[in-house]
Amino acid sequence: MEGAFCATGAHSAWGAGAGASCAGGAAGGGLGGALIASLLAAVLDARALLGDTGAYPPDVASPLDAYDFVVVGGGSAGAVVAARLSEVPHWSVLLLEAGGDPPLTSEIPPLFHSLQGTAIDWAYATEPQQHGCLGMRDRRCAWPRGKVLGGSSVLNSMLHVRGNRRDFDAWAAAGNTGWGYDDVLPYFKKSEDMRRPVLGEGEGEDGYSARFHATGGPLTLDLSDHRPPLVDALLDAARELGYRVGDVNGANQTGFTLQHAAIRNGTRCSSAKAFLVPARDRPNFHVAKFAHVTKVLLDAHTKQAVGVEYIKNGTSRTVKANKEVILSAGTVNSAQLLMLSGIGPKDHLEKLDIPVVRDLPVGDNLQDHMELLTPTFMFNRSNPQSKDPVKELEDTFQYLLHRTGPLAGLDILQFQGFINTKYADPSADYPDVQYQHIRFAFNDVEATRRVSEVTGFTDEVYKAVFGIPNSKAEIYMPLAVLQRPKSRGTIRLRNKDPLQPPVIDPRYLSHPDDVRVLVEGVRFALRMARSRALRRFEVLPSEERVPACAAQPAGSDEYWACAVRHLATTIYHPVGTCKMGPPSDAAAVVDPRLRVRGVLGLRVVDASVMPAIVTGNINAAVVMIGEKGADLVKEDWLHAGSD
Ligand SMILES: Cc1cc2nc3c(=O)[nH]c(=O)nc-3n(C[C@H](O)[C@H](O)[C@H](O)COP(=O)(O)OP(=O)(O)OC[C@H]3O[C@@H](n4cnc5c(N)ncnc54)[C@H](O)[C@@H]3O)c2cc1C
Repeated sequence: MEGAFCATGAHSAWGAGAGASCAGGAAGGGLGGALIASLLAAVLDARALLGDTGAYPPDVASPLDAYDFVVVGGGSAGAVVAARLSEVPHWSVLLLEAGGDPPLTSEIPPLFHSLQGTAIDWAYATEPQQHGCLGMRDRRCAWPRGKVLGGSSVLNSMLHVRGNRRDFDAWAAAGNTGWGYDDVLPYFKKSEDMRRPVLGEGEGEDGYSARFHATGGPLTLDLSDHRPPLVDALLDAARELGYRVGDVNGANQTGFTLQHAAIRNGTRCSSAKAFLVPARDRPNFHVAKFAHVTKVLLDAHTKQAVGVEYIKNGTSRTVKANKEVILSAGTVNSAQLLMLSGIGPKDHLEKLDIPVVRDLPVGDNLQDHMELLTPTFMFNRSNPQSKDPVKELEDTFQYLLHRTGPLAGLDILQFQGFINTKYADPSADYPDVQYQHIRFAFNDVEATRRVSEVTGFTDEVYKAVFGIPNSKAEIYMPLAVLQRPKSRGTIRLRNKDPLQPPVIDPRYLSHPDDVRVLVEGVRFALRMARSRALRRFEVLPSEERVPACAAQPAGSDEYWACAVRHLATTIYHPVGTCKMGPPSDAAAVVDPRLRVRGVLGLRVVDASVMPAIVTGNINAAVVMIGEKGADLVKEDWLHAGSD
């Protein structure tokens, strides 16, 4: 799981352990946690030992008045776009980013969860939801987003999943020429530097082959360095249920795997590290940090983007773009910026007294993956293991000295996979549910509280989901993730103030089919827990029930549907608010070359352009959009002879 995952620091009877809990920051609770926290802080302060934190581009002291390209947002996609455009030596490129450099804590893979709610998180929340998020305080789901160089690739849990061939072929079939799987595969490969396993020409270990993967790209992918025994048992359970175990980013997707992650030498490989660090010394490339863009400047007559307005150090400034402005501010903020600039739904803009430049359905088509934090499984019940401070210290030393061990990987989260529920065609290799896993040491109140807190659970939900079962045993949760939601939401401006968070209404679970699929997700999780492979772990589903659902018969579809509406939350993959589409698509905001319709010199290149969400975590596809987006710009200005 991405958000609620916490490498638990459990030191189990099988030698499992992630060393440092994500709870509360660098380390877990108790004496061990405090020791580790101070040890980590001391060593991180010294910096030298961790070394590979990346030398990010400096903050430009005196930006020019004009650049050829102004890129807004240095996140998963924006970092790629800015770096690739600045490869052209006679182009000048400015990247404007609202945040600063990634903090050192973000380097250590299992600590990713501790970054939520800090200064590098925009910390958005949805509007109160009617059909979902019912077990959250105020019925709002939390929406963390990276406000930092590297964007959400600095906050995320690094899982590298590409999506399904059919996702991209469907984009192309809808008129998005050039976005079919065979078109985008070279861009996935262009970024990639797969460290393990070594790729051969034919199909190698677990199905990895050079047909689908590459080495030598800027984005390093690696396997987790350490594998808890529960993960091996889960792999066996998957095989026992008839699932393939192997690459899910290659020829097939259905099945389970030890997932590659954006990790380099045991540290996070964000888009900032992968793409901006190598570009830092280019004389034609400037980066302005803590620069909050408030508006795209448009010539009202020619409908041409001529620059942007931004606030830095409390002062409003402008910068001109000679060729293009490229918005890569993400699904929330690219939509917000377009609307602030007069590009959006006419009625909405008029209500806010914003002069309309183009009437486009900006902010519609909002889609997201939801993950379900249930059932809770107790395991190792006759001999539950608490966190072991001594083991945590050992793990910490191992990490600091060698960058290996539990702190260099993703613990149980590395095990994930895709299945077909009864609503998917099992012969089509187009799975509708993904699973990710989290676990907690016995009685790990600090970690469970932390996860519950950032998820936004009410206290009574916390007790049922985490508190009571974890007071009896170690716990793990297979988190079913809905892959192709039918619910659609919107993003709108709250008011004309660019510094106010927009109104985020994903209308989670407003389509009943989304609930049905997740109920089937529960059924499969229960089946897997009953497998022979897991028997030695004494796995048992917790009988604690979501209090608000207690009227429904235990184990019935009605009960699980109620649980879905209370416990499902975002897995942080919002897309679609600046939808890509051909001229015939009235719902499209950008064309297949990512140009904003009816406006000159303005593109959007980030997760918001996805016409439909992909199957699997989306960061890899967003990086691909960055790669392809940059090439589209190069084609238009270089190869078309206009430059
Ligand atoms: C907690 C979490 C866990 C996740 N886990 C995974 C995972 O394991 N695997 C995976 O594939 N995906 C994961 N994701 C999703 C993935 O990281 C995002 O979908 C992806 O990073 C989005 O990329 P983007 O370029 O569209 O936006 P972002 O990466 O969010 O970049 C947008 C950038 O624009 C900047 N910006 C915004 N507004 C302005 C403004 N007005 N002025 C200047 N700058 C601005 C932001 O600060 C940010 O740097 C996760 C996301 C989160 C939040």
